[in-house]
Amino acid sequence: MVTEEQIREYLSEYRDPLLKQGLVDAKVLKNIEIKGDNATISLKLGFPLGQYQEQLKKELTEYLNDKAPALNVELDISWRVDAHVHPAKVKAMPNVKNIIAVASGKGGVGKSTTSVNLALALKALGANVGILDADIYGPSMPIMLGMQGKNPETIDKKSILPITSHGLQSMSIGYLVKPEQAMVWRGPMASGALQQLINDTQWKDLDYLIIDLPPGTGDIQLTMAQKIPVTAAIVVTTPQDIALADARKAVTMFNKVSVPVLGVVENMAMHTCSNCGHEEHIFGQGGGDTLAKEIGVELLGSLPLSLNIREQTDAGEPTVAKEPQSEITQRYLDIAQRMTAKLSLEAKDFKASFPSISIENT
Ligand SMILES: Nc1ncnc2c1ncn2[C@@H]1O[C@H](COP(=O)(O)OP(=O)(O)OP(=O)(O)O)[C@@H](O)[C@H]1O
Repeated sequence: MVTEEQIREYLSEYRDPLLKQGLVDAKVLKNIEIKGDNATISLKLGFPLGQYQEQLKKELTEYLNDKAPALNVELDISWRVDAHVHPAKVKAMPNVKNIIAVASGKGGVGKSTTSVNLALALKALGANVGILDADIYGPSMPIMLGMQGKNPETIDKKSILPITSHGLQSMSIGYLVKPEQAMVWRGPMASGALQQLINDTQWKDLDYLIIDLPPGTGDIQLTMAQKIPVTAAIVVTTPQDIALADARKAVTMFNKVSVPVLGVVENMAMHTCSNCGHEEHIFGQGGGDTLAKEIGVELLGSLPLSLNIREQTDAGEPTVAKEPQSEITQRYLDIAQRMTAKLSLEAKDFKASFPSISIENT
């Protein structure tokens, strides 16, 4: 007869590739019920599982069947995104559980492209997602989401409603001003405009709000990281030395303001020849991995330099929406899952290591 204690031990020894620790330590085990030879095990994870729900069920059932062949195992796996603590003492945003800032030390590395595709990947995994284009100087979300020229609806003369496209809620200064106006913001004005955009948008029940930050690591980015209740950040880089050096600066910037960095995404990491399929690392190989190791953050994944990514995203139908079954979409899905799994685990540690932080909910 298998005991609850034994099952608990088996679950502690099981290594899930996303949780990277035993299921008991990851605090996802909710209940074990044993009746004779039948055991019902309930697990609840803190990030969107998508198709991984079935895969985990299959793999864990096989594992437990192997450990305890006489036991009939019934697995009940569910997920729910929790609201996590943010480090700065900034008022939490109503209806937004978690804010993930996407930064790059250097311009043009594909930060906006990565942001929008990751937001769509989170949506595809089952989460409720919004994207805020904080790139006041060069707002690109209206184009990338195929919503150029759209104006947000205003309610009660103060709040604005996000614009929905491909199932994503979005807000951008590009919906409110003409592109040439957007270019002339000066420092304080830019932060002010952004702050207003953040405070006045009425998001609807978001699990994650992705914020596409302006490129760089100057005062504006630092102020934003402090003024917006950011839960965590990711840094996008390309493999060139110069971009990697700037990515390092971005990680340092978040460390300064105690925003946990979930990892680095390496964009345009390799080129696959569309004629022969040959793969070339034209900007150098392994840069993202080396950087991640060097500064102690995880490499969340790599994206190839791809004509499809460029054409589809620039045409308002980002790859994850346009080609949901493609190999590139799978890469974005994997990154989205790795970063949110990490957030669900890190945030717990984070709470534990900063007990004095006050959370304001309105
Ligand atoms: N993996 C990729 N493969 C091919 N093209 C890409 C890839 N990622 C981004 N691009 C293209 O590179 C250009 C710059 O991308 P994007 O606007 O996302 O960069 P950014 O870092 O946000 O730029 P900025 O610093 O100006 O805000 C776009 O035309 C985009 O389509």
